[in-house]
Amino acid sequence: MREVHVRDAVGLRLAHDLTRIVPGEFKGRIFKKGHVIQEEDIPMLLDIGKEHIYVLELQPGELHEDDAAIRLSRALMGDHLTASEPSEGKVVLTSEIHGLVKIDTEALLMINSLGELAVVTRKTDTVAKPGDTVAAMRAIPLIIAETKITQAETLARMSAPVIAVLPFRRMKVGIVTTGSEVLTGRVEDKFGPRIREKLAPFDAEVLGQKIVGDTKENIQAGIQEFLNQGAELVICTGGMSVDPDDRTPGAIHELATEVVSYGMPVLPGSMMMLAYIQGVPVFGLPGAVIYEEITAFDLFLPRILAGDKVTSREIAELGHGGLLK
Ligand SMILES: Nc1nc2c(c(=O)[nH]1)N[C@H]1C(S)=C(S)[C@@H](COP(=O)(O)OP(=O)(O)OC[C@H]3O[C@@H](n4cnc5c(N)ncnc54)[C@H](O)[C@@H]3O)O[C@H]1N2
Ligand code: MOO
Repeated sequence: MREVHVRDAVGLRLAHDLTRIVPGEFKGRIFKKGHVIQEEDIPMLLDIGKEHIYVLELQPGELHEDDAAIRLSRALMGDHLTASEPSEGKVVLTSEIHGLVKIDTEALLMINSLGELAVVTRKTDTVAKPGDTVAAMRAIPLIIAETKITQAETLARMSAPVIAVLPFRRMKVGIVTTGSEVLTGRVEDKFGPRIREKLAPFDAEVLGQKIVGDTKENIQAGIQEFLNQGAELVICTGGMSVDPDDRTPGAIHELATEVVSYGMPVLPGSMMMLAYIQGVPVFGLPGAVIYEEITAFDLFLPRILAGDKVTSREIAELGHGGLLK
């Protein structure tokens, strides 16, 4: 690359986008890559501190930052994402749908460890709305060795896709509510409305709610009836802790083909259970879900509604950062 003083640069093409920042007022691109510098541009170039510009002379095996960002984005992006044009050397991925952000964090770590690249994403397993930014990426230098991008592409191919958005499925949901005090009417049920409120943004279909009391047999019959009706998710409420009347975990356990976890390192919501019965996810929700705004349930519900399988290792990892309040 050759450096040229701006006063001698009239007629030359800019090698990259140029940015102006006025604190509190403006930050953005004011000259685009490829712009042919005019006499009248010189004061503005000096205003933004550019006394010299680069004249680009790419050698074989070198990539401009814009082309590097485009290639990175193509290698990393999965379904339901749109890539922007590069601006200031950066490509942004936005979600086309309401869905679950899914990042292969191991692959992301390896790619960012290559150096000279910045691939930045939202947290995996969070919810994106249409138009939300999910990721952004750029090469750090203006000119980067193509081998660096090839390495990133190879890593991406081994795990594809590194960055994706999974659509929510319109799941049929059954609610099984335990508690003798609810069955006998001593307290008004608060779990039904709470769960419907949490499901509403995801467009799930509630098949119904069964108030079943505290016996293991009745809880199991409630779950089974929903499964027979084609429920794709069953949510049991209450009776999740350590009292003799807390029979929900045992009831789910006996029916389960897989218990992912009973109890998890998240507060509030540590007594939550997640299991599968023949592939159908079943939650056991502790009483705290009706009292607290955000609990372990909110961490897992979007994943389950996107059909994403949760592992016990992922649950154990939640301890770090698991204090939600
Ligand atoms: N000694 C221990 N005590 C508690 C533990 C523990 O591990 N050891 N865990 C605590 C945690 S964490 C939670 S959360 C709570 C509640 O757990 P449960 O799921 O067993 O809740 P319940 O006993 O069924 O009910 C507690 C409370 O909530 C009311 N409730 C329940 N369902 C409904 C409903 N559908 N509508 C309205 N109100 C409802 C119920 O009447 C009770 O007042 O346990 C901690 N304690
Ligand atoms: O299961 Mo409890 O308060 O941790 O929600």
